[in-house]
Amino acid sequence: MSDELKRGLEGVLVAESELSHIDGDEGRLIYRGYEIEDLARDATYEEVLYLLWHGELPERDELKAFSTSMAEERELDDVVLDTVRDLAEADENPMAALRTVVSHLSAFDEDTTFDAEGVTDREANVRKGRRITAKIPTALAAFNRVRNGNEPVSPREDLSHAANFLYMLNDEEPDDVLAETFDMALVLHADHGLNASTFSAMVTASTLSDLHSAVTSAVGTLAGSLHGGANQNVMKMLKEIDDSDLDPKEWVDTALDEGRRVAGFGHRVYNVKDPRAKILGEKSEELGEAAGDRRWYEMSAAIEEYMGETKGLAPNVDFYSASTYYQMGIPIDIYTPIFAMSRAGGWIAHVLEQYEDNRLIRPRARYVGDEDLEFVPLDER
Ligand SMILES: CC(=O)SCCNC(=O)CCNC(=O)[C@H](O)C(C)(C)COP(=O)(O)OP(=O)(O)OC[C@H]1O[C@@H](n2cnc3c(N)ncnc32)[C@H](O)[C@@H]1OP(=O)(O)O
Ligand SMILES: O=C([O-])CC(=O)C(=O)O
Repeated sequence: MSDELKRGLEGVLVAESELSHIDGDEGRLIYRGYEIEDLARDATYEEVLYLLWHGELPERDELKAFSTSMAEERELDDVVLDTVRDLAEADENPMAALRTVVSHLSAFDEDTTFDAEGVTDREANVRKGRRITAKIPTALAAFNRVRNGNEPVSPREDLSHAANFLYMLNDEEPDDVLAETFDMALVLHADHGLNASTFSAMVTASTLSDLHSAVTSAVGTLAGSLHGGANQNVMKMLKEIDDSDLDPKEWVDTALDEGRRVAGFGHRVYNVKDPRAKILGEKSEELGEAAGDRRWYEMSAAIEEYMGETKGLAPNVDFYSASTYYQMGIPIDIYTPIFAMSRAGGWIAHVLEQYEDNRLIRPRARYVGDEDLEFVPLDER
């Protein structure tokens, strides 16, 4: 047993996976062998889900059957929809609301079981995974509508996963640019090795707990500002700069002087620019160009340049997703739930993989507390 301490499990190999691979020095990301640039350009989110869950790219008829089976699962049970309304009316934080809803879904899933054999049944888990992935967008869009005083919009089966979400969010069918941009963002966020939320899902699954529990754990883990929560902090920063007299460099200097981290920079695995940030940066610029307002892209690019010069840090995926979503008119506090909406596909794929060859995940801590203390009964303390 090694006593070497690896804080934050940095660099520790804990599993074998066929799902995604990151080359942190080259800035390269692949899903099951396919380059992220190729998938972002040419594959839909549904194709990527099929790839992750079933191991290969689908043929046309396979994709059609898969997409239809997902679209048919979009409706929420009335009781779940009531919970969404209650959470929205209570002004719950959107990630907390999503965490509650994912957990609640298990009560209405016909495949729910807690016996050890049942929880690892691959076919049942693919069905459960399909339902969870299909219902998250419906719940999220309904939550956002209700908290703004609007009625939820029922899902449509004839739209893609991406287009249907925007339709339910805005009660308006998105144009092709919006639908394609959003679909691409979903593709880019679908999987990323053993990031913290995926690992959290795997730890939960490794105890032979069920898929809904694993995804619920993952939603809670993604929410933090060091992980998925950074995307909304990026947009808050851009707006703060825009509202102030400071230029981006001055804002960054102040933040760094105060010992704060600049959201959207740095990464545990990438030593260079995250390839997803490159793609989203181009999208952000295109959207600004089309709207005749390059402000958000230019501010972001200035921060990127300055962070590189002063700290040697490059942007991660959360940096340019922020200005991309903002220019698509998406409310800032649902950027992280949108990340979850996509990453659900990756979490489920990793849980399926974990169940295939399960071993309880249980590391150790080096004990640095007291020893040999004499116990004094309560009355004598
Ligand atoms: C989808 C995602 O989860 S991508 C990541 C999203 N999170 C963020 O964008 C939040 C900002 N970034 C960070 O906090 C970090 O870069 C993390 C959490 C992503 C990675 O952290 P780690 O691998 O643990 O790196 P660690 O925290 O040890 O940082 C290394 C050094 O870089 C500095 N650093 C890292 N990121 C930043 C940042 N964004 N701003 C300022 N300094 C930073 C740290 O202060 C530290 O400096 P020090 O050695 O002088 O103390
Ligand atoms: O891999 C990580 O640690 C964080 C990340 O970029 C992701 O989850 O997409």
